[in-house]
Amino acid sequence: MTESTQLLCCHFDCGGQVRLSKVAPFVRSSLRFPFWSSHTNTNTKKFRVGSVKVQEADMNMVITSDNKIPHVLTVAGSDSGAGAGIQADLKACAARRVYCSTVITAVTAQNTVGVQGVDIVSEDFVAEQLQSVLSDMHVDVVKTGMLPSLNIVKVLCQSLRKFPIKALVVDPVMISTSGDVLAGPSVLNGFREELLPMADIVTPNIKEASVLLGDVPLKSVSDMRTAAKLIHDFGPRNVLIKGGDLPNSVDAIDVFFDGEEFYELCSLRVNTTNTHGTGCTLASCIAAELAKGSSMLSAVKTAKHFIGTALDYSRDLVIGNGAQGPFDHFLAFKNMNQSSSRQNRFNPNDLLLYAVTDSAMNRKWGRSIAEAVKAAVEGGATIVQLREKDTETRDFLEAAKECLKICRSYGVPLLINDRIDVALACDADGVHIGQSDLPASLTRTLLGPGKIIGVSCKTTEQAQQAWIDGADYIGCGGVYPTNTKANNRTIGLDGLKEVSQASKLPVVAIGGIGLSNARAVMEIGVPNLKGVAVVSALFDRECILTETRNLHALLSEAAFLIQ
Ligand SMILES: Nc1ncnc2c1ncn2[C@@H]1O[C@H](COP(=O)(O)OP(=O)(O)OP(=O)(O)O)[C@@H](O)[C@H]1O
Ligand SMILES: Cc1ncc(CO)c(N)n1
Ligand SMILES: [Mg+2]
Repeated sequence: MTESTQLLCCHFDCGGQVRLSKVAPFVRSSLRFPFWSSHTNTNTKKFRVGSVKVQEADMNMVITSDNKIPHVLTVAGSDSGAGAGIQADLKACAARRVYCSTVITAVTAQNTVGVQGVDIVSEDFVAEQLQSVLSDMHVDVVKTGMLPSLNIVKVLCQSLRKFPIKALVVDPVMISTSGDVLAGPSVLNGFREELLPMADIVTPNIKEASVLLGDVPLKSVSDMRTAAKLIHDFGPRNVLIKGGDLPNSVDAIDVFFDGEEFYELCSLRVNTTNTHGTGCTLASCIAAELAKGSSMLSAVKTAKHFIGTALDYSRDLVIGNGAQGPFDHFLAFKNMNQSSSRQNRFNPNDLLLYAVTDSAMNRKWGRSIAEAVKAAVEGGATIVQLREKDTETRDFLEAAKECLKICRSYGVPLLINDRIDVALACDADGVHIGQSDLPASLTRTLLGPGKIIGVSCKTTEQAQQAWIDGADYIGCGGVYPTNTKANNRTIGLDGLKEVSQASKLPVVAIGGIGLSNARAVMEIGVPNLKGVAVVSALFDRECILTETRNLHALLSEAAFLIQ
């Protein structure tokens, strides 16, 4: 047994906090046969690490029978941009469902461009923070990040000797991916002589591994293997050399060495610049998994999985203007994009042939609302609005539900005119409101970000307000005189053009439009005019299907020609 393994076992023997029946499996096995020496041959094992599906089980905190949860203490620097450092550690632990306490060693002024300043916390105050946490709380695993002075390394090692923990994860932060120095050469001896021999795993990136070994260049996976072995000689039980910054590598390959065997952990390199904080997150994630009871290799694999998934989810996230952005630890961004982001929920091209129902016309022709809507979507209507001014609320709701089924089966959005309550009750795709209905801003608050809101506008001021209020499109008219709406001022093609040009939102033209004049409307030549809304031209006709088909053909051609 090496001196350092004795030290680890001594932690369990003397600390008095670890009861064998309750400790995590890896701790129990490590007491009997240390988990870092269970392999015998020297072959390299290769693993391809795909992206993980987030399992239900991952989402639950592991709470022991004595009401404790796995606890990681991070000893690291603050990153004001919150992509790396303490902030990344907190997010990673929260995402992995373990508790995380924090000892802050430095405060950095940092963003996606780089590190603009560093203020180092005195070693006495680092010691005080360590004392506060470790004397009171049950910490399972300590993870270290930025340790900017030799004296800080020393007070940390003293605390680790005094307070027993299950495992120590050392991320020897020295140089950020942006190339900024976070800990100078003065800490190197402290790392090599005191901290690394106590570590269960050390996780240098390529540059840090090189510095630890006296500036030997690392250019390939084979160099990483050699480096892992040499760093292992400093005394840590396991070494993980991270290959995120390995040049010319299509895969993201990390080399893991447990003192006996090499493992190449390989994952697809995610094509993103949002990689700020991957190193801190990886180390925290390893610490979190160890705190839950994983074996070392399994903790490392899980952590790498997690990074790959988080990077993939955050590929398109935009935070800051610099070269290297942060990513989202809670894997929310992609989901958001898929379900409720503005672009995906509303496609302005859906405004092309906008069918608006009318109860009086349906009565006249002896049709139900659902029959009329079915014919319109079959004929090619690209969005439908139910405008039922004189239908009882209950009947309207039932009809809306029926129409929604029909529209969903054709992939056509269904909006409700005026009645936000009905839209909410039937879970329609959105509403269309006028200037005397509830304000669009309040409508947005009521409906949330996932629904479509259209607003009728006659003036440039109204169009501007609709945009400010969070609407998705404006309906502009009446373009031509119409008898569908009493006392409706006609704004003509000129009015339509003026409002459309001033609008930051897509526009659908409305009012007296049909087969005879739809082309003229589309030809006003304003790019955000996306289509026409029609009532009588479809619903006050004998065959809705035929009328819709004809109008759709005409509009498709017009839209194609003006593209
Ligand atoms: N583009 C990427 N796609 C997939 N995995 C990546 C990518 N970039 C980094 N990784 C993985 O992220 C982890 C951290 O690696 P990296 O070498 O970037 O650490 P680091 O330089 O210490 O990070 P940082 O300084 O940005 O916090 C490794 O497991 C690495 O393989
Ligand atoms: C505070 C801090 N710790 C670690 C890193 C490494 O990414 C960083 N950029 N900033
Ligand atoms: Mg990096």
